[in-house]
Amino acid sequence: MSAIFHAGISGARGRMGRAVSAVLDAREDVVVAARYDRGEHPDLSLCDVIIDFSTPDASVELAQACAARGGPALVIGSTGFSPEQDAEILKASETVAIVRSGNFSLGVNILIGLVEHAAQRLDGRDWDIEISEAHHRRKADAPSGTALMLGEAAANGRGEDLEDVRTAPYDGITGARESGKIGFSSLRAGGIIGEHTVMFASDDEVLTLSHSAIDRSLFAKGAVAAAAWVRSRKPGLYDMQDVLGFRQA
Ligand SMILES: NC(=O)C1=CN([C@@H]2O[C@H](COP(=O)(O)OP(=O)(O)OC[C@H]3O[C@@H](n4cnc5c(N)ncnc54)[C@H](OP(=O)(O)O)[C@@H]3O)[C@@H](O)[C@H]2O)C=CC1
Ligand SMILES: O=C(O)C1=N[C@H](C(=O)O)C[C@H](O)C1
Repeated sequence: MSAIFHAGISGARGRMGRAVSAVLDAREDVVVAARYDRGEHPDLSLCDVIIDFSTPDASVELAQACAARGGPALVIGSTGFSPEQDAEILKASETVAIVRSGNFSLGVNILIGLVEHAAQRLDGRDWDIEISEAHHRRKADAPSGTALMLGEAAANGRGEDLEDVRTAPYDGITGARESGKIGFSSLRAGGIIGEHTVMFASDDEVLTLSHSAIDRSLFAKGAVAAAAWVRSRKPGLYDMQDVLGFRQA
């Protein structure tokens, strides 16, 4: 059994907060030292690590508070950050260890590698890339954080920056599709947990790589694994590829 650690949950009454709570409660090596939501302010000194699934504003504020006192470590799962908020998280990671990911599932983190590999080998002049995602009706942001990570993986595979090759959503008289671009489409309906598909299409064939989340606890288990991993790391911004040991040194 590994050493006991103290975890906090930010966004504790939300869908993910409740899923994280259930995973932590089932572990004998974790004490849940703080559970809090909007308007509540935990005593950060009680925690070795905080797992945060809330909102981008709340995550940035939490990261800044942890950075100001040099801890606790953080696992950030919220999605929908602006570039300015991304920069604030990066700045906070100079003084606190942060794992941030738009998706904590093993399958999606393997899919990221597959997408980069395919994009590297399929010539962008012949192959279009379209990323589609479907989520529950209450999801606040689009495209999903996962779709954006998959887009970044595809762009990386082509040696591009996603922001340079991302299309605006298709609507109205769009004209012909520009080659080399990466498109996104989002669907919101019912209680769908999370579906992601990356399509590579040429004139002659279509390759689709996809992932389906079957239960929200999947993300919670990954986030708790990330918390156990990051609590003793030095300051820096990490992701699930680091936690899973997928990143080459
Ligand atoms: N990375 C991953 O693997 C996954 C990421 N997500 C992302 O996680 C986030 C949360 O998702 P979900 O649980 O479905 O959303 P919910 O809306 O169900 O939960 C969010 C919770 O955060 C709370 N909250 C809001 N502001 C603060 C604050 N300042 N401090 C602390 N808590 C606050 C909310 O409280 P109130 O209701 O009072 O506002 C609510 O309880 C989303 O960004 C989502 O996209 C979701 C699943 C997996
Ligand atoms: O909001 C959700 O529910 C989910 N959000 C994450 C995302 O934006 O990709 C991960 C997962 O798909 C569920």
